[in-house]
Amino acid sequence: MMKRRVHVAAAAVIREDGRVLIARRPATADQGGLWEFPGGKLAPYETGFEALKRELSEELGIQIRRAQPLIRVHHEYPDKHILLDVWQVREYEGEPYGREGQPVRWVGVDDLPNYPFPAANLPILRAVALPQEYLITAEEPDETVFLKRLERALREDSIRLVQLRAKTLDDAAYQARAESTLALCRRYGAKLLLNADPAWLERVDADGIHLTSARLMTLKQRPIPANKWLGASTHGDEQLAQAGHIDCDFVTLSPLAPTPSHPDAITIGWHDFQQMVETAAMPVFALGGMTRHHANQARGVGAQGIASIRDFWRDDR
Ligand SMILES: Nc1nc2c([nH]c(=O)n2[C@H]2C[C@H](O)[C@@H](COP(=O)(O)OP(=O)(O)OP(=O)(O)O)O2)c(=O)[nH]1
Ligand SMILES: [Mg+2]
Repeated sequence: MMKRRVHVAAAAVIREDGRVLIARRPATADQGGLWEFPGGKLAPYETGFEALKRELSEELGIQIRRAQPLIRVHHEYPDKHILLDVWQVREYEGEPYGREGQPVRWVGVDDLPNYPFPAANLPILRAVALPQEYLITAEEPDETVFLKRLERALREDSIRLVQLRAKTLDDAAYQARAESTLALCRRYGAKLLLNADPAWLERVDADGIHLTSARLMTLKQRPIPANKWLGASTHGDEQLAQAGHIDCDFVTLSPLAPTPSHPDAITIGWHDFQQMVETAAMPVFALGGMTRHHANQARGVGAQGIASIRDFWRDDR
């Protein structure tokens, strides 16, 4: 028999101090007693956004003014196939409360993993904790120039997620670069992932590892603990599926669009990109020809946001 398909709209309502609103499901409901992002099933002929507005009014007593797509998650429960269509809401009227008597709580993003959520929610927790922009560092032999450009991006572009990609440095130089980069990222509260063998985390206490697609394909399981971030580079369906198998927290998917350095390369294009993101089991950053100005377009096709070297790697104006 074909499984029931359920389409649900849900919201990560975010307060000015960055805390996120979660609610507890009634003990008697499906997934009862677990915490959730408020929302519910689409009524016939409703769009996701219409359902979101109605559900948040019914469940929390707030009126949404603006919402941005965050992530779409497909999940197989034993009895049904569920699509969670999750939106980020920062602009609303009213003060949310549990209108149906359900407990609600404002929780810091780093505290979210301490609450029990339904199994389908893992990618949502990752998406809520990640920013919309991912800076990949350029190859830069001069350490002073490197740190100056990185600091500009941290300060002026408010970058909070950085990948150290330095393939031309030998081990000793890479270690020194990783340590100075980590110190700078810490000052701005940015997370640093090393594009390197996972064993590097024993030498440099960075926030995680970013796997090249080649490294990704050699692994049988997640190589680092759950409290570290694991990203991976992907270029197609097979690599996206592998990233799901080894439980990556997020991926980049590239090349989406042509870049000045590779104007004639074969690119994925927005249409296929959207279809691939829809099947992904984790947040996906759009990479290749992206600038901050593409962030909304990228979100519109299901991406977490954009990743770039070029757009963030420049001097002060
Ligand atoms: N709202 C919400 N539902 C979730 C989350 N995670 C998750 O697996 N679900 C599942 C549980 C339910 O099977 C389904 C949502 O249904 P619901 O019970 O909220 O639906 P509803 O608000 O329309 O309520 P009802 O009229 O059916 O009582 O999605 C989540 O974070 N938020
Ligand atoms: Mg509900």
